[in-house]
Amino acid sequence: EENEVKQALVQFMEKLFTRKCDKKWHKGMEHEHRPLHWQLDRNKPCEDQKEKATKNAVAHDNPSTIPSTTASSEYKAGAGNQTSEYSLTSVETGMVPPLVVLTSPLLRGLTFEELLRAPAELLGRGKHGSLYKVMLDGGVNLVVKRIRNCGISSDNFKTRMKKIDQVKCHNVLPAVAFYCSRQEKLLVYEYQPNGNLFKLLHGSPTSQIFDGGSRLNVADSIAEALAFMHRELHEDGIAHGNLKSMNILFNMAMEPCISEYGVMEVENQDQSVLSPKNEIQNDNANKGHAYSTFKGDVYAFGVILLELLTGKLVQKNGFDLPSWVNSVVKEEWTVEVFDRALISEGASEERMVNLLQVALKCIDASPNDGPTMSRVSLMIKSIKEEEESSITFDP
Ligand SMILES: Nc1ncnc2c1ncn2[C@@H]1O[C@H](COP(=O)(O)OP(=O)(O)OP(=O)(O)O)[C@@H](O)[C@H]1O
Repeated sequence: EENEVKQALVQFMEKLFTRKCDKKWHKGMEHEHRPLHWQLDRNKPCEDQKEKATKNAVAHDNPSTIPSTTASSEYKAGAGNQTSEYSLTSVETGMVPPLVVLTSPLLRGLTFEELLRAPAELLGRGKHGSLYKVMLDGGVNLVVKRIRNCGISSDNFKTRMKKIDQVKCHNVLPAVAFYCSRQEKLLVYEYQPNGNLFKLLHGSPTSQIFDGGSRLNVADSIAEALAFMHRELHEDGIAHGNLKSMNILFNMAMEPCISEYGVMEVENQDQSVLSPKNEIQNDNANKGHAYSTFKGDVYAFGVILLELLTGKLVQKNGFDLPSWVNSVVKEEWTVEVFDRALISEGASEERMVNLLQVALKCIDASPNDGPTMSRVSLMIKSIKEEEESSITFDP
């Protein structure tokens, strides 16, 4: 009898110990490598509560639209019966809309359910939503942007995504799929493993040297791609809307690619007229000026040029890069603005000044004089040509 009691005690202690170990092991890893649906469930709803309330009311009034038990109950079980304020699938009533797969042959046949079940890791939570890295079977890595506050209705979002998909541009990262219901807007891209322009410029001091020639190439590629997109999508009024160095990603070949094109919208009917209604609320263009969406992109591109030339952050502890550059140039201390790394590598001062002039034109507050992206792209190309011919003829 004593032995039995001892054994039971040992088993009990073992169980207790294992549980403690498990807890420790999971500590701090709650957000890592859980299925995507689990991560989405834990977050707050993307759309406003009003829309959710209306939707729920509709579901109550109409028994035929009671939440589908197939997907939602399964996902809840998978999430360890976590009760959450909001569940992606449990609020979906009736049919769950399909995942629209756009371009990628890699994803052909991928379903929304498969995407939700795949392990995911939170990469960032920005102003316009959260971003997850999702690992599919077979080694395909995707990112899923859960969009918040984009100011676009569901119908408009679907139309925009399809229109943008028709415009192929080498330096613009295409969305490979999207999902759009009344509660959710998800955009899917291929995962780009080589970081972004922000990290390259402002990352650790030990990061690889980003020389003048490479910076000029990045400026040229981005300007050309943006000019192309503006031309192709001008009639539809679809500009980027949230251009910044963090949205310039480097692909496998280390070529810069503009990401998240057209995800944000500013209400604007007439793209050629600047009206106070058309204020861009984007990180780079948040200057309180009235800009059309396309002008907003030109401004944001100008800020990226300033980042490339100065190596400085756009904003930090009250410091504002465009204002600082304008004030230094006004005092005729132009050379002071350039990144020390560029000066010490012996980059041509003339070319840097020319590029700075382009940047200043882009961020010029006077509405009617601002250049279009096509004009900006041409100006940068001519600076690049000068640079190339100087290298060719330099003994
Ligand atoms: N396709 C991708 N592959 C790899 N990394 C990506 C991809 N898309 C974005 N990232 C990176 O993930 C991080 C988080 O991106 P996210 O879009 O959430 O940030 P953000 O642009 O600051 O957000 P927001 O625009 O909503 O304020 C950034 O470092 C971004 O460069």
